[in-house]
Amino acid sequence: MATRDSLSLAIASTQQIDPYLPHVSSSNPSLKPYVTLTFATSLDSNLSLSPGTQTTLSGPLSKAMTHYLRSKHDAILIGVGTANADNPSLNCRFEGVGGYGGQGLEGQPRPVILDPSGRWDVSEQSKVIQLASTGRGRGPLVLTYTEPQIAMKELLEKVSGKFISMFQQSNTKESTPRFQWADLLAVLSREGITSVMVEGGGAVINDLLHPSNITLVNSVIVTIAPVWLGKGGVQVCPEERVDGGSKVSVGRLGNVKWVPLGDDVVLCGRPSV
Ligand SMILES: NC(=O)C1=CN([C@@H]2O[C@H](COP(=O)(O)OP(=O)(O)OC[C@H]3O[C@@H](n4cnc5c(N)ncnc54)[C@H](OP(=O)(O)O)[C@@H]3O)[C@@H](O)[C@H]2O)C=CC1
Ligand SMILES: Nc1nc(O)c(N)c(N[C@@H]2O[C@H](COP(=O)(O)O)[C@@H](O)[C@H]2O)n1
Repeated sequence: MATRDSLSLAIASTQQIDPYLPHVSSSNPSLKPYVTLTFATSLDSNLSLSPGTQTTLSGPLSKAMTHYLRSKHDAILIGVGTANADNPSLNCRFEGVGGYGGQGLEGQPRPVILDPSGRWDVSEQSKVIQLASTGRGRGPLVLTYTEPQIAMKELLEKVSGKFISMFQQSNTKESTPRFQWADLLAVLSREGITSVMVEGGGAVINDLLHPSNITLVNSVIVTIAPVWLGKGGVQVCPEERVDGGSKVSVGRLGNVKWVPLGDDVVLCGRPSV
């Protein structure tokens, strides 16, 4: 059943996307979650006009497609840069899911925030907390290296979210500590998450596209909007890959399908290194 603020998409479009989505029958909690990398980009590979700002790239149909994807994944993952810049809802507003015409929280993904240093500026007013407290989304999981304040813990626990403390490698020399993707996916798996869509932002996507991580990605679904944002934006451009002393491409998509949706085109594929 549709509600006033729910989104919908023609079955002909969802059928084109379905082969790239996780399937319930293949879900096995002991395995690595199915990983879908998905975001909206400009023609010059920008996610937003500048760091710390939100830029609308998706048109109405591709936005509905993104919410269809959200309805098909157990979790939706972003970095703290996006959480602070966008104050995102991170729920699913596709018609028929819980809170938007459906029962309970069925079809609502669990938001996951990568926040190693405890930078997320979250409060009772944050959209993700508001939606979870009114039954239109799930409480977030925050992966961190820090010890959160009691008030923060209570804020999250009130909406069935929580902080998860990540084990920090003692021999790390990184000034900005990073979770290993295999480790964080194992943590999600232990939380019962069998599929995760990684939405962004730039740092998270570029890290996942790193030659050593790209093999963890099952499918890629990218909305391309017909606009150039110009220099100074948040760009998708992973680390270069060198093999035998020569530069080679980082990765390529196989099983490619292009799905036009309004003014945008949605590129679906599977990494084939
Ligand atoms: N068009 C689109 O589809 C989307 C656009 N965006 C846009 O992207 C921009 C935000 O991107 P960006 O600034 O790059 O921020 P991100 O959302 O990518 O968050 C980056 C931060 O997340 C943490 N992080 C990233 N990777 C890891 C890891 N492997 N382990 C642990 N922590 C990690 C780090 O936190 P720390 O620094 O504390 O160590 C890092 O600085 C915004 O403008 C937003 O609007 C975002 C999503 C989608
Ligand atoms: N698919 C897509 N298109 C755009 O144009 C975008 N700017 C984004 N951004 C991502 O969606 C999040 C916002 O989601 P809510 O509507 O608030 O739930 C934002 O945080 C980015 O992850 N995505």
